[in-house]
Amino acid sequence: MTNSHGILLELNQLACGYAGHTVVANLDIHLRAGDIGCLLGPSGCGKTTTLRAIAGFEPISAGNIRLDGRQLSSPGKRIPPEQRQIGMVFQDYALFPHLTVSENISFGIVRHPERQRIVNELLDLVKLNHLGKRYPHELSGGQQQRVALARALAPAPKLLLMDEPFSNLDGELRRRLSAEVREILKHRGISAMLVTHDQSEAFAVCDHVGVLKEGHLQQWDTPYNLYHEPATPFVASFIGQGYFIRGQLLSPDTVQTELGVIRGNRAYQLPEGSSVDVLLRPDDIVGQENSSLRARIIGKTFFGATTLYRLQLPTGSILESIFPSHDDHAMGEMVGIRIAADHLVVFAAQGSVNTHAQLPLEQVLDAGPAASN
Ligand SMILES: Nc1ncnc2c1ncn2[C@@H]1O[C@H](COP(=O)(O)OP(=O)(O)OP(=O)(O)O)[C@@H](O)[C@H]1O
Repeated sequence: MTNSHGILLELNQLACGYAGHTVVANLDIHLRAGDIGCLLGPSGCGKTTTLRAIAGFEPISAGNIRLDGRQLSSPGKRIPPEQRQIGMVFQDYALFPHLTVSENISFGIVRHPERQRIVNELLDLVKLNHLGKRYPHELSGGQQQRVALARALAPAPKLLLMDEPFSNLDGELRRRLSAEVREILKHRGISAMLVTHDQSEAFAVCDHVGVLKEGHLQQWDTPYNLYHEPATPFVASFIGQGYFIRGQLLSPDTVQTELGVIRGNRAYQLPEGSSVDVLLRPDDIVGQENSSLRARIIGKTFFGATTLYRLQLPTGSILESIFPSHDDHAMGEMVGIRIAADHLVVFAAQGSVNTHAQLPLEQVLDAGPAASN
């Protein structure tokens, strides 16, 4: 059962912290049943604290937490973790070393009459059927994390929480296991909330992502919207790559910049004529041989199928652009470019009013009153 909007987990105006020190405040997040959500943000922004509050390990000081319509936490009141119907997967797997894989998985359902069937099904689900009799130290890191996932799913929780579940694994394995975990959860319709500081992992695994900065939610949205329609300069910076250039708003959806007039698909409520910072992602700038807009190549990173070029405009402004890798250019070469940005992202100008000065995202952050750690 969920509420009329299909919401399973609700964090309403949540605040929590330690010994009188508030870590997270005014947090509103609603996760739909069957969705995988994520808390994403730099180290220390309060992701784990929030997850632990949902699990019932930490008290809350304001607001409430509800699961499936049932209130789990409010100030001064907390349903114990084991009565929340919430499963948890940790970064360090936390398997019992003296129990076999099968025994680890069945740990939370020892009295269940169909224990063996459930264990076999889960072994199958996480593709470890042949390893049920092994001990954790006889498994690879990826296999151990699969066991931890199966163990968390055994009691059929309403919600699965995962705290940096892939961060002990190396690149390719990490990418494969995270994709596989998404498939498993989606296949079974399991709702989950993941904590990570890795944006590509959040995007690969989750339906909705909440970006936190210093305990405050900046945006709760789909990966697509976070990338193309970031709500704050912090989100624009934390998600993906890009540079800001200075511009002037001509009308709600049109900006004059040194690259020409850019018209987007979104209206801004800033006064006409205001000075704005325009976000340009590498995929917003494309190569065009006969373009009168020319830029010098000052950096080049080869990715195989594509090459990321760092470009300098005649004014000194810097941009980045992704070219197909067969469209190969040398450092120092002048190339023709054009803007291909449907998603116009602008913010009221911050920091230096140096006309056309390029504002690398890091500088925009540093210029802000509450720069992240
Ligand atoms: N048990 C604790 N007692 C006191 N302060 C704590 C405790 N645990 C965390 N904190 C503090 O709360 C803040 C948020 O920590 P939290 O672990 O939630 O951040 P995080 O976003 O998960 O970071 P990371 O990605 O590094 O794990 C930090 O300033 C941290 O020092």
